[in-house]
Amino acid sequence: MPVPILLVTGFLGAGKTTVVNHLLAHAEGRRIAAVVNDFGAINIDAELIAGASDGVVSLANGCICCSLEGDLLRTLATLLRRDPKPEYIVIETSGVADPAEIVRNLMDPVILREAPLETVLCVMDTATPPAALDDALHRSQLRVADIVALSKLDLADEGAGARIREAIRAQRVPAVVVDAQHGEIPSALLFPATVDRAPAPRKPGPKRPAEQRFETLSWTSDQPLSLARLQQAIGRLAPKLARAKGLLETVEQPGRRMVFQFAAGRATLAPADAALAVSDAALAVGDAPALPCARIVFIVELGVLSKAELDGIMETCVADR
Ligand SMILES: Nc1nc2c(ncn2[C@@H]2O[C@H](COP(=O)(O)OP(=O)(O)OP(=O)(O)O)[C@@H](O)[C@H]2O)c(=O)[nH]1
Repeated sequence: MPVPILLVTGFLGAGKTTVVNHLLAHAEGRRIAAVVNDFGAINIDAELIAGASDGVVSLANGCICCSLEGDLLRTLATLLRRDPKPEYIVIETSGVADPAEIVRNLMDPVILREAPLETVLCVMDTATPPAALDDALHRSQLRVADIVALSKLDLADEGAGARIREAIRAQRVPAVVVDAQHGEIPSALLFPATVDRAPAPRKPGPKRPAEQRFETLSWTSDQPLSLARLQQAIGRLAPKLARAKGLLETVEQPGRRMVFQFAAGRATLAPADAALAVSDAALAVGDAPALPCARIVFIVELGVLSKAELDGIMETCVADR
């Protein structure tokens, strides 16, 4: 029986992990395996998907559309040899990935026969300015999509939904556009009810050289951070950041793990939920090294921020320095 693949694409911070988490939390008995690709050395996304029903495979420190394509195919082959086999596979790409390259890799004849690419979902922040869709990466992510899910409607102004739908229509992509409040998309849209036929192979579009446009910088601390100083530091860094995310403890609430997110100019800090606490406990057993108090990944356009500048600003958040 072929195992259908759902490929989740979308720009940095659009809401892909939120969609994948929602899907896994509402799996309703389906065995879903998730493959998560984070571009940085620390794979925060895999940790944020702690509640996966059939395990999460993390591919970090590279991009599955260029340097890790072999790893993706090997990972899929391993998943397909699992007993019991997953019934569905979700692949979450990093926000900098060109999905056309991943679609091309998934057209590998063996993978296509055993795990055909069924659906490509592009998650898009409703507040994305229409002009941003002219960007090559946005265009490529839209062009391969069967479904575009508009995220963060609750944060967008009143006309934003209509504006972005019009801009997507202007790109003349055949995708269905749906709203996805906090990652909620009916799973019937994403996975077929029966898996008795393989979808047709896809044409991934013209091959273009992978554009090196973003880099990730990681910062860790073995001390908790001062919340007020973190706010100041992020305020200083914000103009240079495309995306940041991480896990940290604050001096104000010692021992409480928080998830830090920065996307589309907006920073949030929320308590890490119970699922994360479980994954931490699992990580803490055996020979695993103790995790630092703060682990944050910053994604920036190439050359706009040096590691030394980042370290200098972030070190000010450590209370006793
Ligand atoms: N208010 C609100 N926030 C959302 C919604 N969807 C996602 N977010 C928030 O947006 C931020 C980024 O969401 P993620 O799901 O991590 O985005 P992503 O596309 O996986 O990010 P990358 O993998 O880094 O590209 C997080 O703080 C989410 O909680 C939504 O519908 N409403």
